[in-house]
Amino acid sequence: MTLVAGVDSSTQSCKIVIKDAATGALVRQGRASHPDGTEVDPQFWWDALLSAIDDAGGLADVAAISIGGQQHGMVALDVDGRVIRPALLWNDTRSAQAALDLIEELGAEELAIRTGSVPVASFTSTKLRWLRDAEPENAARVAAVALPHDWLTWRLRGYGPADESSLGPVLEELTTDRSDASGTGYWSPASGEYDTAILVRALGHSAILPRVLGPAESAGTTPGGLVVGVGAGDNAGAALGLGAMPGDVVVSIGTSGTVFAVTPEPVADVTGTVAGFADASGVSLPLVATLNAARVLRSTAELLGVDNDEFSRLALEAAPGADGLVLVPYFEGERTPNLPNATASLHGMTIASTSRENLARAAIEGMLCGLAAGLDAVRAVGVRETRLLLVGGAAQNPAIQAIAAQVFDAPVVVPRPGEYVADGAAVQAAWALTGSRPSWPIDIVAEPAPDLRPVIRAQYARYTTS
Ligand SMILES: Nc1ncnc2c1ncn2[C@@H]1O[C@H](COP(=O)(O)OP(=O)(O)O)[C@@H](O)[C@H]1O
Ligand SMILES: O=C(CO)[C@@H](O)[C@H](O)COP(=O)(O)O
Repeated sequence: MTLVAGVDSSTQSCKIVIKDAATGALVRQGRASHPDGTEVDPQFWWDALLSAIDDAGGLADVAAISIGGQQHGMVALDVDGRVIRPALLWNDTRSAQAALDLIEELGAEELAIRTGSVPVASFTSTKLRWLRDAEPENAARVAAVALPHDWLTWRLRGYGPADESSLGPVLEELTTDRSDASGTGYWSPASGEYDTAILVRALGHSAILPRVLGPAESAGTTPGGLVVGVGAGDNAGAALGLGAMPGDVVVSIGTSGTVFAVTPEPVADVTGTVAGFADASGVSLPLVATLNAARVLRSTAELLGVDNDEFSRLALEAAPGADGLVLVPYFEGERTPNLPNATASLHGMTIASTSRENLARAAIEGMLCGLAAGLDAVRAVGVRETRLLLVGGAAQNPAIQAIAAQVFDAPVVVPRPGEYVADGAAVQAAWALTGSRPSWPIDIVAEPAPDLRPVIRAQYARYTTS
């Protein structure tokens, strides 16, 4: 049996799946945690990757590996291949003003045309502008800029600072793929080229950028000879792992909440609501992301002093609409709508509505209403769905499945709980190894009956602008 490995280096953890390249059957898996926070020293990701590989029983019998990862994170490298400062992650909002500055200087429409997206604080370009403004000495030292999956792929291939790696700091050997390049804010999904004028405007000078490889390409090999796939941004990885087809809209509830689809044509939404990303198969991935998803549920469950199962049970005890209790869940600011400095708020509190059951339900309803607005936005750029695939760590929660069927006006299906980003990376590993894209089956384990309750979105809309 030929084995391939796929990695998801996500916000909260690193996960690895080892699969049979012929059938996609899961053979073994491993994981390791990442530290909390919105800036992280990339060394933690490397250490977590090594621990996850160890946890999965090692790679001695594996022929190829590929790495999916959280998008956008700014890994700034100096000329010696050293990380200059902790990476700013996609959910770090300190570059909100830098995003506004870039939009004012270049124009929202111009940026949408040139890069497929109007940047918000998540995008790498805005983080580089923040670095130039807030830490000019660090900005001046930047010789190369990579994303989390680019940097891990480079390290895996044996590159890095001279004293930590076998092949040394060869910055020209950095690679990326179309999906992650499209989240930088200085790459065009339409032309397939970097827009170095935007990079220079953001950072203040040019820098080496990872070579953008096509979906079937290999980034090279590890020093031990494993084929290394091109890798992907995590959402594009999940689309590949799910084998998403036209008609499928994926709703992912992890640290981020995302709504996305694979489409044949690139998208350029000048309103900035939909990011016009590239996918990992050679076409496009229009996507809406929110900052407040699974962690909203965790915070609320902790406040209630319950675990995920009890939280789910409580939420299902309450009636749709939670007797008027509405949680607007902007705990970490928000990206869509673009409110980086917002905080969460609870509305509609009365003696009757203020119960543990209603609070649990209001947290789920509020989080899902943000994603329902995301579905409206991807429809507005032409996406047509026949079903919604609910994935991510929180998708296995029974209350979320049931309430999703009450919030979304489209059929919801739940694939078997799994690591779909890592699965997509394993698809890439097999693709790079064999030269053809494998087609592995996925199982649907739940199809909650459509049960639309318009009251949920109607009362949420009273307290929000979108
Ligand atoms: N049954 C559940 N109910 C609610 N949330 C859950 C459940 N299981 C896992 N989660 C949450 O899912 C998140 C992890 O999901 P994942 O998709 O792996 O996130 P990420 O890719 O952002 O690291 C955690 O915040 C965890 O608390
Ligand atoms: O910023 C985005 C997409 O644009 C996020 O989807 C990140 O890619 C993080 O993903 P998770 O770690 O939450 O899955």
